[in-house]
Amino acid sequence: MADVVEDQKFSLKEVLDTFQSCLTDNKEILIDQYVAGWRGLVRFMNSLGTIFSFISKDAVGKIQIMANHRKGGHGEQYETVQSMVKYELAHGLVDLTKRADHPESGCRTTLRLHRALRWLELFLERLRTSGEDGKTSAMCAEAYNESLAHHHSWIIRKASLMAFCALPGRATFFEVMNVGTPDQVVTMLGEALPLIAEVYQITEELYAKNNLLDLP
Ligand SMILES: CCCCCCCC/C=C\CCCCCCCC(=O)N[C@@H](COP(=O)(O)O)[C@H](O)/C=C/CCCCCCCCCCCCC
Repeated sequence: MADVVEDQKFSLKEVLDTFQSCLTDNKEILIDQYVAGWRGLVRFMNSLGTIFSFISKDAVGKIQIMANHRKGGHGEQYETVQSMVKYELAHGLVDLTKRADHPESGCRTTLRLHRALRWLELFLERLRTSGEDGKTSAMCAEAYNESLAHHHSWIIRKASLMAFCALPGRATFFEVMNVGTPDQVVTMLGEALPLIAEVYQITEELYAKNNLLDLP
């Protein structure tokens, strides 16, 4: 998996640009860029300590599944989330009610990342609007409880909430983002959030229209 998450310095600007470039003019979501956005985020998370390894491992696994789809014999069908949904549904490549023959379908894998994107949106919004003494662990836990937690088992919820306690304070967090002063970080977040929200909304509507929001 060495090619999936390289050891480069995180830059929020880079992640912002990557998510920005994942939307085409006709509002399709490019999988290469979507996955690259997640790679950048995982790199950042890795820099926060080994306590996040179990989260990183799961995310990297999902990134790898999507990268494999793109590299596979039907890679062109996986150019966008829209083309992937159309292709996998038309060819019966998605387990719709229980996990069976297609545990690594692009649709279910993207759904997991999609749910995590909602967590990211909620977390970044809290970071953006928080004061200097805002507690990142509380912001992270609130965002998690409003999103991903609904889809996780008791044990994963407990482990996640414990890991969040190890998050650095807001000031350190902003420093590691490698953007500039706290004001510049807040500005960057203000620019990133509408894009992340748009990518989330488009995926949510596509999945709702195709009854894919509860894939096992
Ligand atoms: C500019 C940004 C600043 C913020 C940076 C945030 C960095 C976050 C990077 C990566 C987020 C990880 C995404 C995790 C995807 C989780 C997918 C998932 O739900 N997987 C579960 C279900 O999968 P299946 O079993 O159905 O295949 C799986 O059970 C999960 C296992 C691991 C626990 C996942 C906990 C997710 C918590 C997300 C918060 C991360 C906190 C990072 C702190 C900065």
